[in-house]
Amino acid sequence: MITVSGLTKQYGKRLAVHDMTFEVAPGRVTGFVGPNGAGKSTTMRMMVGLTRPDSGDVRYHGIGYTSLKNPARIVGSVLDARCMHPGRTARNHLRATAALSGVPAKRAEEVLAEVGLETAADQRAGGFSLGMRQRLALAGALLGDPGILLLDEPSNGLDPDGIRWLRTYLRNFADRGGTVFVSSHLIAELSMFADDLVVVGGGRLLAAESVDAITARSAGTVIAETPQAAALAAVLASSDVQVEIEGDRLEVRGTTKTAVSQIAFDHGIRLVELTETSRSLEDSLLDLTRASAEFASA
Ligand SMILES: Nc1ncnc2c1ncn2[C@@H]1O[C@H](COP(=O)(O)OP(=O)(O)OP(=O)(O)O)[C@@H](O)[C@H]1O
Repeated sequence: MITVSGLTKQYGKRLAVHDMTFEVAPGRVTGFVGPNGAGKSTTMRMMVGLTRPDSGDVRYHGIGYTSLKNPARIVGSVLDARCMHPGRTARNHLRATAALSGVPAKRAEEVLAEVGLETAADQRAGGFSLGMRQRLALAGALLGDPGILLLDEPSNGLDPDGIRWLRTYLRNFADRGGTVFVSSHLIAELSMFADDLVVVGGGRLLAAESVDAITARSAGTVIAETPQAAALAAVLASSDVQVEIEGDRLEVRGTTKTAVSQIAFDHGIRLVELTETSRSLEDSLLDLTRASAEFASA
C-alpha cells in the first residue's frame, strides 16, 4: 500500500502540486492521469525522494521512502527512460545499476529476459529506440524484484505491440499481488487496463476511485432516429432530459432507451433506430476536470 498525504510543491509562484492525498492499493493497476503540466511527474518524483516536498509525505507500508532499508527491493521506478549511459550495453547498464542497488549481477540476465531484451543485451543503449529504452528502464526497475512499480508515461515511444506487451506485463504484475502506479496524459489508454484512477488537474487531486465507479456515475446517451424528430424532441423536452436535434437524429441525455421508446410509442411517433451508448470513461473524466482549463485544452 502506498499512502500519499498532503503532498505539496511550489516552484516560485507556480503551485505544481497542491495538497495531494490518495492511496494506491496492492494487487491493482492504478492509473495516474491528467493533462501535461498537471503535476504528475512532480508527484512521482516526490514519491521516490528525487524532489523534496514543501509539505506532506509518502509512505510505503507505513515507511517513508528515504527510511526504507533497501528501497530497490520495495519500489522500482522509471521516471525518465532516457536516463542511461549511451555508451553502455544493456547488460552492462543493468549490471552497474544492480551493483549500485546491492543486487546480485545475475539478476541482469533475468530482467533482460523478463522485458524481452535478451537479443539486444550486448548493444549499446545509445543506439536503442525510445521503445527499447523504455524496456531497458523497466528492466532496471525490476532488478531488486520489488513489489511496487512506479512508472511515468511508460508507453511513450512504444509501438502498438510494445504497448500491448507492457499492459499485459503490468496486469500480471498486479495479479501476482504487486502494486502498479502508472501515469499517462492519455486517459483512454489507461482506462483500457487500470483498475483504479487518480485524476489530477492543475496540481490538484480531482478524483481517486475505481474505473468502474467513474464509469457507473456517467449517464448514458440515447440516440433516436425518427422522421418525426421535432415532435419527439418536443415531448422529451417536457420531461427532465437534455435533447439535441440534428436532422432526423436526436441525442438524448439523462434517460434510458426504454423510456424514450415508451414516450415515442405513447405519442404515436415512429422510430427508425434507437440505441443507447454508455459514455466513455474519457468523457466522464473530462466532465470531472471541466473546471481545469489546462485539462480542457490538453
Ligand atoms: N523543476 C521545476 N522548476 C520549475 N517548475 C517546474 C519544475 N518541475 C515542474 N514544474 C512545473 O510544475 C507544473 C507541473 O509539472 P509536471 O511535470 O509535474 O506535470 P506533469 O503532469 O507531469 O506533466 P507532463 O505530462 O507534461 O510531464 C508545471 O507547470 C511545470 O512547469
